[in-house]
Amino acid sequence: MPDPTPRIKVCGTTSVHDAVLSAQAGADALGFIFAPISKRLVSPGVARAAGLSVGPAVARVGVFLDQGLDEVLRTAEAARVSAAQLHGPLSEAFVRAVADFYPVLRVLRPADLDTEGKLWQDVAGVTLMLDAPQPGGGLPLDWEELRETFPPGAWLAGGLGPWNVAEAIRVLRPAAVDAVSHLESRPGVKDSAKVAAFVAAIRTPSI
Ligand SMILES: O=C(O)c1ccccc1NCC(=O)[C@H](O)[C@H](O)COP(=O)(O)O
Repeated sequence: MPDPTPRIKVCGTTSVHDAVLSAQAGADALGFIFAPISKRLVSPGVARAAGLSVGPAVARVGVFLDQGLDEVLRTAEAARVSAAQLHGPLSEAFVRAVADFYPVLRVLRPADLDTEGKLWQDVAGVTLMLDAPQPGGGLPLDWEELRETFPPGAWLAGGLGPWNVAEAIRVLRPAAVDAVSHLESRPGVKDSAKVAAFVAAIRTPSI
């Protein structure tokens, strides 16, 4: 039987300190945001050092929004990420071009599921992530509304925190969960107690 416990991605890592903190808490993946509009923007150099500090078992995901193909590939290479997370409206050709080099997390809003969701459903190397319309905004999706349409194997983001992640998993059974806003003491800085509580809420079996 497949393991029903979802993988955990902690996004918005901006320092070696926070990378180690998240990895020690049990994160399977760290997100490094390279979108210039983000309050959690990190340089490729710091992301690279942070990724090297956590060892080989933790995935390093470069996060991009409204950036050209050249910039995405150059930044991903400089940061030595192991996967690319792509937000925003993008052509099929763009996503495929990135997927030629990195496993892609293609981020969709629920409204995109009918169209782009179907496109990537069975494409090797492209995994869907459902997120709120404003990435990093801390607002949850309506999980009950998504119950019928949530794609098998997709990742879930959007307003997840220690108090609600178990319920989201119960309703949608995502392959992985991702969070940032509710794991911070301020934008770009992790709160170790919140990260630990998030991991515990996912990994502690309910009676
Ligand atoms: O978090 C950001 O600042 C951000 C900015 C631009 C593009 C993506 C961004 N975050 C991507 C993530 O993977 C977040 O973890 C995801 O949107 C969930 O965020 P939250 O609802 O705050 O947990």
